[in-house]
Amino acid sequence: MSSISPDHELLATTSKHLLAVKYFQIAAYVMLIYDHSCIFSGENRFSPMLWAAPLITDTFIFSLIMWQTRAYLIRSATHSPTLQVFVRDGLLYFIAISAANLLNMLTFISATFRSSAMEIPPGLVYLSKRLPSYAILSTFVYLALHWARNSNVFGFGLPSWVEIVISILARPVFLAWKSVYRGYKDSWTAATLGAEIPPYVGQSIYTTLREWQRMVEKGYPAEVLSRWTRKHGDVLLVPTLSDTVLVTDEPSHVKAILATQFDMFGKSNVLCLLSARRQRAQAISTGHASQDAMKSLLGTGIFNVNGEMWKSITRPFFTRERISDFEIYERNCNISLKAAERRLAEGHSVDVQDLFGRFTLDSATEFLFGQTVDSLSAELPYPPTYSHKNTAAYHYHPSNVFVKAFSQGLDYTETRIEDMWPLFEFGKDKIKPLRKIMDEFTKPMIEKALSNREKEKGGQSNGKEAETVLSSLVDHTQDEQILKDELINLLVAGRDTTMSLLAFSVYMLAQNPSIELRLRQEIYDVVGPTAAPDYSQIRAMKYMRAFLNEVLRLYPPVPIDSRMAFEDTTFPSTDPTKKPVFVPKHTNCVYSVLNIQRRTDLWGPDALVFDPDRFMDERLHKYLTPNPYIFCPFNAGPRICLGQQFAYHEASYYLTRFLQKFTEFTLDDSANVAPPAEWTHGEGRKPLEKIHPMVHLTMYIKGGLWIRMKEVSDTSKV
Ligand code: HEM
Repeated sequence: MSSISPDHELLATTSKHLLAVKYFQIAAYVMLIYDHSCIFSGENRFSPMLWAAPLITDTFIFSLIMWQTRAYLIRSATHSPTLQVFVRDGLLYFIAISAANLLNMLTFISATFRSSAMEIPPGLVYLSKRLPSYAILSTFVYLALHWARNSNVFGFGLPSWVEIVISILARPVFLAWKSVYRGYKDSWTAATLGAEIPPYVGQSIYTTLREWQRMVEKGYPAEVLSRWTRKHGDVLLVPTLSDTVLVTDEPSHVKAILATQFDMFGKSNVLCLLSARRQRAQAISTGHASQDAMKSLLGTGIFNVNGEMWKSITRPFFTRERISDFEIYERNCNISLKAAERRLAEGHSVDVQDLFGRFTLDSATEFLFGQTVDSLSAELPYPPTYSHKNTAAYHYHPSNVFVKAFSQGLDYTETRIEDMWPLFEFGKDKIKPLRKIMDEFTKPMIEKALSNREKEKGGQSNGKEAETVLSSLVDHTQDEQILKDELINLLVAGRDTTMSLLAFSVYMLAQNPSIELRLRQEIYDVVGPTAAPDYSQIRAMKYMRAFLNEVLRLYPPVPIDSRMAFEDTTFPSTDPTKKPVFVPKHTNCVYSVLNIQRRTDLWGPDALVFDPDRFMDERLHKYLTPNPYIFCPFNAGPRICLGQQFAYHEASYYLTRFLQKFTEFTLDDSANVAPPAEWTHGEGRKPLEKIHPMVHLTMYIKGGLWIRMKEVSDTSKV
């Protein structure tokens, strides 16, 4: 009979203790799940993975401990293992249990934050989502290696430290294998579809990220994309930290994305080009933008998600009758032109980009929400050298505070690298406070709309046609968060885009006085020198439309866009001797209308020259008519810009009134931000620029567009 060794006794006791600890822990889990299920109920959209993952992980570890303890007990009875081995392995268990409990703790802290309406630190959410997938795999691998050692499967045992290193590396190795496997799978699928995989950009991910970052900070809009396509052809693949992005400069691909294969593509994040995780595609496609880098700013508004719901609510407000009501423009035009007049009388130049932003903001809020935010009542800014003259009334006007917060939010969004941004903003999402400021701005509008609904309909939809987009929205939902998100998105759509169009229009006028004269001549001929234009007159001004199109061609307000492929698909090849281009499922496809609209092979050798006549003479029939997708400033297909006609009317109306009032536009070089010196030797339109065009969600002029101009004194002459 073999006597029980001290080791054996110790192991048996420890095993009992471990079991007791585990029962206690299981009980704690039951409470935790109950607790969380309360928190998750109601409005809460918390991921169940957050609590399920540590539970699963711990179950693994629990099994490991049980199994391992049993193995020790058996071995101790036969081979009497040393206490040293037990202590060493016990230490490993301790580490594993600590990791599991860390997850547990993260979960608990997250839930506590959630239940107390405090902001959950984004880094915590990120870790609680990512760590389980690391921990589960590592635990599994460790368990398998340990079992192999104890069962002597390979005839030799790996040292413990090797087992640990292999377990830690399990996830990165798995990801690398997955990427290789995906490459093979894509090649195979491409072959079965009779297609070929586009070339790769052929540079390190670090270089790609650095190039993109440099462009965002001080480069020319979309230049990185054109550099890549010039080097590798119209379509190429660009690996990023988390996935591979497809970049195309080919109109037939844009046509496929936006129209012919519309159902196969969905919204993706245009700004965060380099955060195109495949997994996120599903989340975005179902309308939940998840922990998307753009979500902090735009939420789940119409720009950020898929789904027809918001479109069906918004579309009825863009009928011909509604967008032909020019009363709103006339009122806001008068106020803005007077403000410019006063500032010019003081002897200063005017930042017309800012002025147009106020005009478009007030017009859009009146049109869309039935309430003006009166941003034109705030003072205009003084040029940078006279900024001390800007009063508190200027700095603290709610509309200025809103615009400043929004611009800063867009700047921050651009600096977010991949979907790892929560790690760099661990404790605090730096966009959230800005979004709060923006929400303060939209809050009174929402409250008013909700109270009107209560008053008029007693909280019920009375079947009467809603008068504004906002009243229609509150008929559909009273969820304040959704309403806030939609309002912010619509303000971006309504303000920034048309502001950009007007600002670049005046930038072009300042450099092309003959075009200014021709435009004014048309205005005088069709509308007269002082009258306000009506709908038919605006439609009759053909040169005005050609002028706006030419501005939209060279300076499209939305210069880069993207869509995510929901299925494996193909793009047609531009070379008939070549196979179609393979687009793997969940690939983010990025295209730049700015680059396409400046291509000399598509628009002729003078493509870089500003010349509105190209939309009126034989060049129109030669280039655009047979290939309409070479000009897509408003996108195309079922998700074409809803405000396209609204924007044409608004810009035509404003320019008519502006040119009736002012002339002799010159750039105030002392106030404008000059383009970088190296642009004089650059490519494309870089050497022609007198200002610095930049892009966040939309294109804008860095530092504003400071213009000197004179009032038209003799209206009998053009
Ligand atoms: C020059 C002015 C404008 C330009 C260049 C422009 C451009 C665009 C583009 C490119 C998109 C597609 C974005 C995407 O899906 O990725 C879009 C969408 C949209 N735009 Fe515009 N836009 C302009 C003015 C306006 C105005 C003034 C309004 C409203 C008053 C407006 C309302 C919308 C809406 C609601 C959508 C979303 C449509 C949808 O996703 O189904 N836009 N716009």
